[in-house]
Amino acid sequence: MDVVMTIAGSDSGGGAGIQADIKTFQELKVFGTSVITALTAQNTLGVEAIFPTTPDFVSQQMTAVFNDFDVKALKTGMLFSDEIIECVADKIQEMELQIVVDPVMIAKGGASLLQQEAVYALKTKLLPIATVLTPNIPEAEVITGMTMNTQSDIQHAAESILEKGVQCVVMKGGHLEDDEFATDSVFLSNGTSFKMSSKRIATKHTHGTGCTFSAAMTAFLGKGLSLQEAILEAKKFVQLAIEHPLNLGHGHGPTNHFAYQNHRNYEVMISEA
Ligand SMILES: Nc1ncnc2c1ncn2[C@@H]1O[C@H](COP(=O)(O)OP(=O)(O)O)[C@@H](O)[C@H]1O
Ligand SMILES: Cc1ncc(COP(=O)(O)O)c(N)n1
Repeated sequence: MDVVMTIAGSDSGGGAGIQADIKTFQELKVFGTSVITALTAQNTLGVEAIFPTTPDFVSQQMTAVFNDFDVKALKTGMLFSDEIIECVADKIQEMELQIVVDPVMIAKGGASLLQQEAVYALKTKLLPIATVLTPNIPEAEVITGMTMNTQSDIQHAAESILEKGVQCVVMKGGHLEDDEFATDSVFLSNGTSFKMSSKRIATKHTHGTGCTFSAAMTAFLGKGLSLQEAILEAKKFVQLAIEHPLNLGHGHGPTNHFAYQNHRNYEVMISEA
């Protein structure tokens, strides 16, 4: 059984963060381990409170898992502070691991999940060791300091991120104004690039889409899929999870992690970036 790890925040509402990651790992039949950076009191309506753990305790959780398991791939989600980012980066930089960095900054309801001063540590410590970075457009704008309106803006921002040492950038298009498709643009450091599109679902149930997408990518990398296969299969996983909603909660409800096993067939469209 392949072992993977998530380093992220807990979502008491169960739709995002550690909970979304572990549910995704379970559905994809990898063994999930977890390192919790912060607890959130959260539901589908928003984040009510944040209780961060300490960098030392994050480090202790990582040591406990790494001393006992052969972790193949890991993802990071909500990292909250520069001290936590530095401690995570120090610990994993020498390891042979596939690292998916989801640069979580702001929850859908507007709460900040990353302190502003932590962006520098994210860029200088974590990006250089990341296999894949999965920013949404607002996150990519914060990381690059660029404004992104057109596909050419997306390409320039991706190039500037690749220069920081990441092997692959997946620019998520969930926030783009396109009624027909949800299109993500993928850029690899070897010069390959492509767009992957799926039918945009008109729904308010998108809590945890980014977490679920990066967790699925981590699971597929842990199972040994190539980077491109893992990215495409993760897109399929999140599409099915959005397309078959559970209709839970009174706000932005969670996605459906069971959908991939129940409705496996979804053809992601690929085109030139
Ligand atoms: N309404 C939607 N219909 C289909 N796919 C979507 C929709 N919203 C987001 N996605 C997809 O979900 C994944 C997560 O993207 P996004 O929601 O932008 O991330 P985040 O949660 O970090 O803001 C991406 O693959 C994106 O294209
Ligand atoms: C603990 C935690 N981590 C991440 C998110 C972001 O969720 P989303 O994937 O919807 O951007 C969240 N709301 N809570």
